[in-house]
Amino acid sequence: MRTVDIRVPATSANLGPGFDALGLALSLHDDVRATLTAERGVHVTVEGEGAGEVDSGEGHLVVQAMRMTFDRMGVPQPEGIHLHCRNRIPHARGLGSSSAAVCAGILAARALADSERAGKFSDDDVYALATEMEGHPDNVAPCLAGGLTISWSDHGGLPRMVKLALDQRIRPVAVVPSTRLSTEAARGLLPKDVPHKDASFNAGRAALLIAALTREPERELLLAATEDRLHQHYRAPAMRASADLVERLRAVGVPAVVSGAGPTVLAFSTSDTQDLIAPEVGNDWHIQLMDVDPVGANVQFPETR
Ligand SMILES: Nc1ncnc2c1ncn2[C@@H]1O[C@H](COP(=O)(O)OP(=O)(O)O)[C@@H](O)[C@H]1O
Ligand SMILES: N[C@@H](CCOP(=O)(O)O)C(=O)O
Repeated sequence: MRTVDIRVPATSANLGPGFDALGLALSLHDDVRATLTAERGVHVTVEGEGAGEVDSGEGHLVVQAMRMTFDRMGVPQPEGIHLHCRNRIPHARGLGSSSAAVCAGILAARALADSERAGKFSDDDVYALATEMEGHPDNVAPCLAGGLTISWSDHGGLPRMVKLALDQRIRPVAVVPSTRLSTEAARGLLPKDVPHKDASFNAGRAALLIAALTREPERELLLAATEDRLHQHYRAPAMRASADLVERLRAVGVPAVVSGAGPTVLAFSTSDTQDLIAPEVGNDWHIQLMDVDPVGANVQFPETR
């Protein structure tokens, strides 16, 4: 029996204007203990988010990611897989739960493979496979690397990333509703093409956002830098309460955006805006003051702890 422990963070993608490109790793984590056993079959137990809901066998996302990784590494599939998941990232809320699950599965499989094969499966291979499986490099990059990330793909279609540090004067605040919206459904609301003027608007805002988040976290700049015309208003009909909350928070000066594909709302709070959030939020939301996870996914073998 071989066992590994994987810890993966929640992530907030887009950050307003950085659709499919910008992402942030947050201090909210899922823990997965993965064991390869001689006994045949897949056995999954889940505590916390997703317990009683997600598949407990071959259909479990972490298992699927493990299997895909063993195949890509050319490693024979194991006889048995046991997983114990302690989940804290809420599902289908725009906090990157599926990305975290896929990254956890890929990292677990690599850690449990023989060292020769594992050595040939690089961190770039992990990033590429997770992006291929999950579809959103803006979640995968911060999940794997931590911090604030910019993702893009090279001319061969491979995902690349640059990692930056968020200015320490900014605290991300996630305002999480009880309602869910699948990323797939939210993507279905986007148009095939967007007006050129909206694309150019977002290019300027996304560039400004990097400056505001890394060295000039000034309220007016953050407010301007978090404006978006590429995705939020197209998706608003599917998350009216989130769209309204973003508008209310922005009206009182809090730089707020939809987190990922929603419906969570993410605010970039600073000392002058942190007290402005709670009064705008109703009872059916959960306010979570976050830190940035600066390191991202973590792999440990229990015997070496
Ligand atoms: N830890 C997990 N274990 C198993 N399945 C998961 C896990 N996290 C997410 N999923 C699957 O992914 C779905 C949510 O994915 P998605 O719609 O992309 O939203 P999110 O923004 O949370 O990533 C869940 O409904 C569930 O089917
Ligand atoms: N760029 C993607 C990000 C999806 O993030 P998630 O956390 O909602 O899965 C999108 O906006 O579709």
